Amino acid sequence: MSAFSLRDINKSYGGNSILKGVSLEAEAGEFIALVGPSGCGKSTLLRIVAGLDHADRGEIVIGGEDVSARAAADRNIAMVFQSYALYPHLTAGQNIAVPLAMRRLSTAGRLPLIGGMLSGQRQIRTDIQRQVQDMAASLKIDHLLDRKPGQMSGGQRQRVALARAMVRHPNVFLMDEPLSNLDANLRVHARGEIVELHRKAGVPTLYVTHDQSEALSMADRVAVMIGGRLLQLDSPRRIYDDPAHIEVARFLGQPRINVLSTVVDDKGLVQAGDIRLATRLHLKSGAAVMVAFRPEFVRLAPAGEGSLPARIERLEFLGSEVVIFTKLAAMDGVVVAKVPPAEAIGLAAGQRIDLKLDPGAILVFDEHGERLAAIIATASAERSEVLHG
Ligand SMILES: Nc1ncnc2c1ncn2[C@@H]1O[C@H](COP(=O)(O)OP(=O)(O)OP(=O)(O)O)[C@@H](O)[C@H]1O
Repeated sequence: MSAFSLRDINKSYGGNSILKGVSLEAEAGEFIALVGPSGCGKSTLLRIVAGLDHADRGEIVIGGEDVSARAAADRNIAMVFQSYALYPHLTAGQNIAVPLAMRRLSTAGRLPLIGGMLSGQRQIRTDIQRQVQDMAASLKIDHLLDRKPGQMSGGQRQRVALARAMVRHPNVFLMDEPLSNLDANLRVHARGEIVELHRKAGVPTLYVTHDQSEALSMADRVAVMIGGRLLQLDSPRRIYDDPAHIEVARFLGQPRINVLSTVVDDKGLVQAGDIRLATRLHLKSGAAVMVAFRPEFVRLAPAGEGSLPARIERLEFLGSEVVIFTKLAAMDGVVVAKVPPAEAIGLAAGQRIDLKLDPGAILVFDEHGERLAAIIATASAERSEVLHG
């Protein structure tokens, strides 16, 4: 049984369809990163799972129970927001204690003076204090328990928000860009911390992020959502190496994957430079297809020694690598290469070069963007002047 599943979630706002049949199953203890361009519906989906909004159609099943009709408070889901959403007038310790107090103390027991005088409630308060202390110690924020959010840094506030979410041992964790307010160094550090906490707690997590390196580095599986549809849910490696759709390929990878439009030749093969690929599906001669290859699989050769003649437009030095923007000679296409700095020595804008593609790294997509399984038919050394435009 999956830890939680979303089945055919649909949502429209004012006649605009935002979520178009989103389904996914999370295994016990799994960390799923949900990525996609701005406005694709990530936060809407998270809010629906949390019970802060309702789907027009579809089911949310947690631990085998359909919770779609339950109120947010009855789903035992914890959510960490980008803004942390801490109560500004409460200390860190009081913030962390809120979900426990709401669950365990009576209304009278929550009152600061009266609560302390009610004997049964006194014991519960002591228990809560201990749980808060333990959680704060495991997140290394015990020295901050008496501070209010305004007296803490962004990173410290983020940890308090995490502690507050984790202290109640939820069935599911939802995180909506919890690291986006931190600076670059702290983000990388906090990534490791969240993964470690997740591993210890073992609570299935749905984590929304804009940051693809965060998604690829943290998640067991990555869900790529484009335009309200979940296009692929797969391991980070498969999402990157084996994208099921051109939009998935385009969304992940920096610089973006190279995409060239071409047509199937008269032998039914797809040509990319001097490489010809046969697709499993029989394609008609003249059918429009796209070939795509990541910048790290493009190498540069002196003019006359590669398969795709091009001209260097611009170079970007990024320290550990150099990104080279080239324009193909035979057609109106831009190809980007990413090479180690040593291979870019002596290169300059305006220079004519040839590109060599790694045959094993070429992906083929049909005109609708669906991936076509393809194998290499020929990879000759002959120079190709034409890549069909
Ligand atoms: N309450 C609402 N009423 C009307 N439209 C809404 C509402 N909430 C969200 N939308 C619209 O739904 C779409 C998806 O929004 P959502 O916030 O889910 O996107 P997102 O993928 O989380 O974007 P971002 O990455 O920018 O946060 C957007 O076009 C947004 O304007």
